Amino acid sequence: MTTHSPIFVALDTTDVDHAKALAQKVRHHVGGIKLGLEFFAANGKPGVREMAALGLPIFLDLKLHDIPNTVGKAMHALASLNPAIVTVHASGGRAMMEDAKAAAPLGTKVVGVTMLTSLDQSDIEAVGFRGDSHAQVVRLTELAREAGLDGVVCSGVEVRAAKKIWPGGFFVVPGVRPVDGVVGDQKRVVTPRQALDHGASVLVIGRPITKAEDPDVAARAIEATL
Ligand SMILES: O=C(O)c1cc(=O)[nH]c(=O)n1[C@@H]1O[C@H](COP(=O)(O)O)[C@@H](O)[C@H]1O
Repeated sequence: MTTHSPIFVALDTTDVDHAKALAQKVRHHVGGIKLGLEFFAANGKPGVREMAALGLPIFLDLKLHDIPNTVGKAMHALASLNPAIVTVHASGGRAMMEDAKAAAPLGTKVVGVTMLTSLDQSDIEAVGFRGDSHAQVVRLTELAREAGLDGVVCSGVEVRAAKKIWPGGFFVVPGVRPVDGVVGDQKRVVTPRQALDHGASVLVIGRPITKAEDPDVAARAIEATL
C-alpha cells in the first residue's frame, strides 16, 4: 500500500538491489521514488523498469538540457517508462521545454529545474546570472509556464514567490533538511514543513532518509512533521 505522502525519496545509488531495498524499507512513508543521473547512468531503462515493478510512482530526474530536437527525441525515447514526473533544465529555453512537453506521455508531469539548490548567491553570480535566486527562479518559472510545462523545481526559499505567479503550477522542492539535519552540498535549504507551508507540491528527500541508520524511522519521523 502506498501513502499520499508528498515525499519522493531520492535513491541516489548505482546499485539496483540497494535502491530496491531502500524503497521497500520506506515505502509506507513516501509517495514515490526519485531516480536520477547516478542511477540512470548505471542502470538505464531496464533499471528503471525494475524499480517501477515495486509499484511506487517514479520521478525520473534526468535534468535534460540540450537543443530542442535532442531533448524532444530523448523524451520520446523515455516515454515508454511512463514516469510520473520528469525534469528538464528551464534554462534550456522555451522551445526546448515545448518540445520536451510535446514528446512526453500524457500522464507525465514535465517540470523545469530553475536554480539548483546547491548554488548560493556567489555561485549564481559566477555563472553570469543577474539578480538573486528569487529573480532567477521567478523568471524561469514564468518561462516554464509559458512553454506549457506542468511546474518547476526550486528551493524552499523561492517556492512561495514562484507559486504566487503560477498558482496552478506543480512545485517540486528538493534540498530540504529536517531541523539539525546535515546540510552537505545543499545551500538554499528549508525544513520539509516550511517547504510545504510555502507551497511545495512534493518534496525530494535523499540523504536525510537514505543515509540514516534506519531509513524507515527517518522517513516516518519526517512524515510526522508534515
Ligand atoms: O531536480 C532535483 O531533484 C534537484 C534539483 C535541485 O535543485 N537540487 C537537488 O538537490 N535536486 C535533487 O534532489 C536530491 C537531493 O538529495 P539530498 O540532498 O540527499 O536530499 C538529489 O537527488 C538531487 O539530484
